[in-house]
Amino acid sequence: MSSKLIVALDVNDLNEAKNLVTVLGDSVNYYKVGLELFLNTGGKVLEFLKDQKKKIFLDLKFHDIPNTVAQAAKWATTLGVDMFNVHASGGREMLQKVSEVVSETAKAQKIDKPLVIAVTILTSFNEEGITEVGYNGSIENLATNLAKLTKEGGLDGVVCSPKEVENIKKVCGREFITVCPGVRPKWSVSGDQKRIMTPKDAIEIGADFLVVGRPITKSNDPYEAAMKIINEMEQI
Ligand SMILES: O=c1ccn([C@@H]2O[C@H](COP(=O)(O)O)[C@@H](O)[C@H]2O)c(=O)[nH]1
Repeated sequence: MSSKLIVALDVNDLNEAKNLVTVLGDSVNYYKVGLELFLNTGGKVLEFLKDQKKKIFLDLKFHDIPNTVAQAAKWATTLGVDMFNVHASGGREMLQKVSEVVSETAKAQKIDKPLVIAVTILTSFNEEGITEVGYNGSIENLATNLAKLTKEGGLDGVVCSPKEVENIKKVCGREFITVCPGVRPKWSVSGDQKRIMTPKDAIEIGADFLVVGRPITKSNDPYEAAMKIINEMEQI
């Protein structure tokens, strides 16, 4: 088991999710539940994962005005997940409000405060794509600036490509958490992921958590695929 691997549970329904978690067994301890599965199961998947004593990253990427995101963050905290996220580009006021409301809610409910992280620049963007939507500057600088804003807002870390980890850690400090999708072993296809690294390189460069979905979930043998990735991560 690698405590740094988070498997993206991007499957169609609760049964598929249950089968996959059963097949992966003790090899995987941390799962990411995204929009697809959360909307389809109405949250039942969270109860299932908790029953299985698995850790949960709720990846709903809140992006709205400060008041709306703060209210959503309050409810996400009460769900008892271990980690959830917002978009850093929601801005300083939103990030600060989220940080405050999560601490207050966890304290009032006497539950552990979840890690709250912010998405910098989606790993499906390359330089051309980011320019097209109107951002100026290199993705590395944009992601690092958003990470700095996230830290100043009081959150725990960011979602970024492993390619940006080194610079983000330099600016925000080693303790600032980097959660990295855009991870592709050499034997898998990149698909829509543009800023990718292998599991070994991502760990070597200092990523705290690797998020891996399709190389495992779409494999004919998900257990074998997960073990290959875990072994690669542990070579360091
Ligand atoms: O910038 C981001 C933010 C989130 N994701 C999510 O991670 C997984 C990656 O899955 P793969 O199948 O390994 O590509 C997926 O759930 C995304 O929604 C991301 O890829 N990039």
